[in-house]
Amino acid sequence: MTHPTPRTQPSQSAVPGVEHAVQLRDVTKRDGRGPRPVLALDHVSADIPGGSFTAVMGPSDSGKSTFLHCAAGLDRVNSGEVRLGSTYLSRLGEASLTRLRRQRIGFVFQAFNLVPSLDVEQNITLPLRLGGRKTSRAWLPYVVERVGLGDHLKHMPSELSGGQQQRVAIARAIIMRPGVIFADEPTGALDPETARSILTLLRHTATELHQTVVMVTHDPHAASYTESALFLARGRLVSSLASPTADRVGSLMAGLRRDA
Ligand SMILES: Nc1ncnc2c1ncn2[C@@H]1O[C@H](COP(=O)(O)OP(=O)(O)OP(=O)(O)O)[C@@H](O)[C@H]1O
Repeated sequence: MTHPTPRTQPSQSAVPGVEHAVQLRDVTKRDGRGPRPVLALDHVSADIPGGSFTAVMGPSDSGKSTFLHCAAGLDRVNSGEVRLGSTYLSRLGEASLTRLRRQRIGFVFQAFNLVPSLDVEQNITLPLRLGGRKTSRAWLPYVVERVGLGDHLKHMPSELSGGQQQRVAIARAIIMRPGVIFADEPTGALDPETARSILTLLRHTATELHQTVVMVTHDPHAASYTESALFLARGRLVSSLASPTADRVGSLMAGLRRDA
């Protein structure tokens, strides 16, 4: 099945021939809440190519969520630059940043975060209504078919399994054709078999819909579904793996935990 009007990323590459959906340059994020400030992100630079599926990994407290929050414009950085496509997030005021998050970023969380009083179709199309956006007639049925929810459009979230609820959340993220989908431990609440189907769906979202997906996870098996994995330790980007396997990720993570 061909899908209607795929979104292409605008060309904004610093590296010839590579289009980056997200770029972090020398980013620091200070946590000033404790008695002495610590660097949650310590001069982190990363390039995430458009249409790729990337894992962000690291031991507990290594800065994964902070990375995601800063890359997605949920948090302001203290220094350095975050670029989404050709847009520098630090140059946006609060209203523009909120609009950008709504229109150009999709989020998928461990806890699904569906609206319980809306049915599946209403949940999926909620971002369109909030953003005052219309979409082609073919796009919604296409997305619904891709995520395997065709028979459930009129179901309420409480009538769905965890895996089905996460499919709704993924469809809701895809529907706006955002520049990037950020997924924070998307399989953390799912059994292994359901997790596998969700990871396969996320991979297809990247490869077939050319949709950039960045996933925070601590699970080496989840990372093996991605094209590349970035590793954080104590707020620093310390390693990366192309075509990561669960074994290679597992041993790298074991080393990082020993050093933590
Ligand atoms: N809301 C916040 N504001 C400022 N700094 C924060 C905030 N939340 C966390 N931090 C800082 O970031 C550091 C790393 O936390 P973070 O949640 O990013 O790690 P993580 O790798 O996602 O951990 P985990 O795997 O346990 O979820 C924390 O030690 C803290 O100093």
